[in-house]
Amino acid sequence: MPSSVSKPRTLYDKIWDDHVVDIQQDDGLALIYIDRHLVHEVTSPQAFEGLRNAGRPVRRPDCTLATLDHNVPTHSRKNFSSVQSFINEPDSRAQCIALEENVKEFGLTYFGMTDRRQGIVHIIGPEQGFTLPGITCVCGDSHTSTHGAFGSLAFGIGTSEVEHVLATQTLLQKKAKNMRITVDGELHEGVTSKDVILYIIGVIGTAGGTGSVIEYAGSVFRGFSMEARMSVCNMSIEAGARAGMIAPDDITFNYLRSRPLAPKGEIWDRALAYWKTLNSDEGAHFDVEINIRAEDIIPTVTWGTSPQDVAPITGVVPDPALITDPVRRSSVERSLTYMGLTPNTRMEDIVLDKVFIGSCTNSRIEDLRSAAMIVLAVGPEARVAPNVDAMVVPGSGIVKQHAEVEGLDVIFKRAGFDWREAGCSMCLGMNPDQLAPGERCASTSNRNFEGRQGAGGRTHLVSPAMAAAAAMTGRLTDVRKFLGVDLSSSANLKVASAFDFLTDAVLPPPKPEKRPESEASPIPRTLPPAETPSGVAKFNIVSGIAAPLNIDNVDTDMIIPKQFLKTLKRSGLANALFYTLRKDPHTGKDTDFVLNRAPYNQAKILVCTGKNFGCGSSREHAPWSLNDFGIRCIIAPSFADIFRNNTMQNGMLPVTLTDEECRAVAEDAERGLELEVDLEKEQVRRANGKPPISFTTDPFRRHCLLNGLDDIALTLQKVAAIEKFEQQRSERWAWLDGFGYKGKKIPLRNPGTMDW
Ligand SMILES: CC(C)[C@H](C(=O)O)[C@@H](O)C(=O)O
Ligand code: SF4
Repeated sequence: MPSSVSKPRTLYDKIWDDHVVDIQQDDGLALIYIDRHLVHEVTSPQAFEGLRNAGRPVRRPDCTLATLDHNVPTHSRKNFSSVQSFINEPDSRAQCIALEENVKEFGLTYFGMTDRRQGIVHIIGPEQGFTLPGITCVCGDSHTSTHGAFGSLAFGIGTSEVEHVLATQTLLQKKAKNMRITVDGELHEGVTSKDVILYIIGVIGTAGGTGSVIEYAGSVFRGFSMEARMSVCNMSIEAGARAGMIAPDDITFNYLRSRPLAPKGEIWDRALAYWKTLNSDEGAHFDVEINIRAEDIIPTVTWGTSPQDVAPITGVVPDPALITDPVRRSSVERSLTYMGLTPNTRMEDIVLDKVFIGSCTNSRIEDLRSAAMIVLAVGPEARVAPNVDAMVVPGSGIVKQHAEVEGLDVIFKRAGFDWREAGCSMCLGMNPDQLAPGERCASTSNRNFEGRQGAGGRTHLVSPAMAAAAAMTGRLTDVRKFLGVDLSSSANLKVASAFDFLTDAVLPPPKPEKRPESEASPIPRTLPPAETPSGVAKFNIVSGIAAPLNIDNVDTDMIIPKQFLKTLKRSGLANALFYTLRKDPHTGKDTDFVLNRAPYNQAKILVCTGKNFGCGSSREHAPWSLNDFGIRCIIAPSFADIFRNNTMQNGMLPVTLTDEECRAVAEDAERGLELEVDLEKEQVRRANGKPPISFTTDPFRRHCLLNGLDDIALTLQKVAAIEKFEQQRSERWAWLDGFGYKGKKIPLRNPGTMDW
């Protein structure tokens, strides 16, 4: 528990201080308590397997909530009888069934496919009031940053850390830097939260937030609804940040009041009093400050294959010939080739094949309303352009039901949109909703990486209103053309309150403030011995061939595409590594990508001269596939935070060198010279008597890697401190104990059918 701290603190500092269970090391590595853990089918099977193998229970089932989202097909569930028969694709089916079995075995609350609360993890947490201000919230998913909109510290983790949280309800974390992005002024009409965050990423770049927690401040965010704030915080990960957050205020409290899992009665009042202290103090120190004028932002779209590749809708596709930095120029050239775009083409002249409205960024009720408004504004008889297939995928069963009561589904369907069931859908295409090679899509999702929505598919990120405008015209379109139409008298538009859908039938029965001992959540009291054998490989010296790579922002979708995430194992992924770069999409044969060529097909080290290696998704499958290929060490000028963590969890070493050093080492690699990386001495040794290059690593992590120590076993040695923290937490923050998460199912409206 924190001692009274007098110096001004940021919102992040306050939440951090309130969650430190134990300071592990002098270097600031701390064991922090995790209040809320969201679980989905893709990143959890190996974690549950790990628990099972070690005989460990889930420490806090009452603080854990699971659902299916990535793999679920989004066609009608009218004929649904079981996951087994509903999901055709065998690997997707296996992953969903694995989660169903795991939640049963470990006693977790679960929103399955017959539960209308099912949906994308980042939609359902806030919707149910599972997400609260001041909490720490994690999920094996990079867009966990979404939940920071409530003034919480929410971030994505890899599968090893999922296992760590399931087993211990804590995580080992180093405090990040404080960064504040302030947007003040008045937004122009037609500019939405999505345009604001795309614009911000355009300004700071996809590595701009690396190592930081961003607090969004200023009049623009204060004026945003919770839905709009969530869209902003959601994409903090695309800005490279560990997390994004917005201080809670009346808009937050009004959103939460009466949500099924939010505190009630006297506990609500106590929670509220605490939540009101959650803001950055006057004079608090921010390591980085960015100020943006709201008036500078106009509807924004992406043209390339990184979320930082943005342009105003009134702009043109950039011309690489005008770029002086060679790495940047080659990455723009590469993007334009992939995207099939010619420099200087007007953004509004880009013709589309598909429009996708959905994803954890933009599939909430407000997003659907804003898209439907544009459809209506185009004209009552207007239809989706003939060259376009458009689909709307609500973020949860509850969003879907809400939208249907408001008649939004009718607006969409009448105009020719496909109206679907909840899930991640074409954001990532782990289910059947995918782009065909060469297809171009305006998408309200968050990532435009190569192959993200389907191999060879081309993605332009846009707001929901811009997506609707694009669907109606068949090309990227400035939505402001359709503004100013008076829709107030439209009989089709009625606004219902979200609370109509979170009725008493959903609410758990009121609980006493302190549960009798017999009812307490099943926190295991017998824990395995701390000397449980470690499964982590030791890292000491690695020497051998190093493969050079000259790409900026190597994202984890590029390292391992989504079709390989459907595994229940951590191994067998060597062939999946850089799959789209290594295999010709037409012939299926090996390309001349560096890892296909001798001697680099034997590489033990990867040297990347581009920055921000491993950005994007939290998939631990990325280091697993590198490891399986034989690569134990990656050298780069900078790494994305989650990827760096994930490598070390697997006995691998990320080494950060300067740009110049990376280029020098890459030149050695290009000449086929071997390298030696020595963790003990913290040196990269080069052939031909060239002087070694020194690097630094976090002392604790270095110690663990050198000795092959398992984080979970180490943390379980701190069980007394964890128990003490939990006791104080129950007294001070009674609402965090998660009473009411015991899996009370919502009665279906028509229990005989599954069509919600
Ligand atoms: C599957 C999961 C690991 C991944 C993520 O972390 O983001 C996914 O949600 C994505 O959007 O790519
Ligand atoms: S980014 Fe897409 S795939 Fe990832 S959680 Fe959000 S909706 Fe799902």
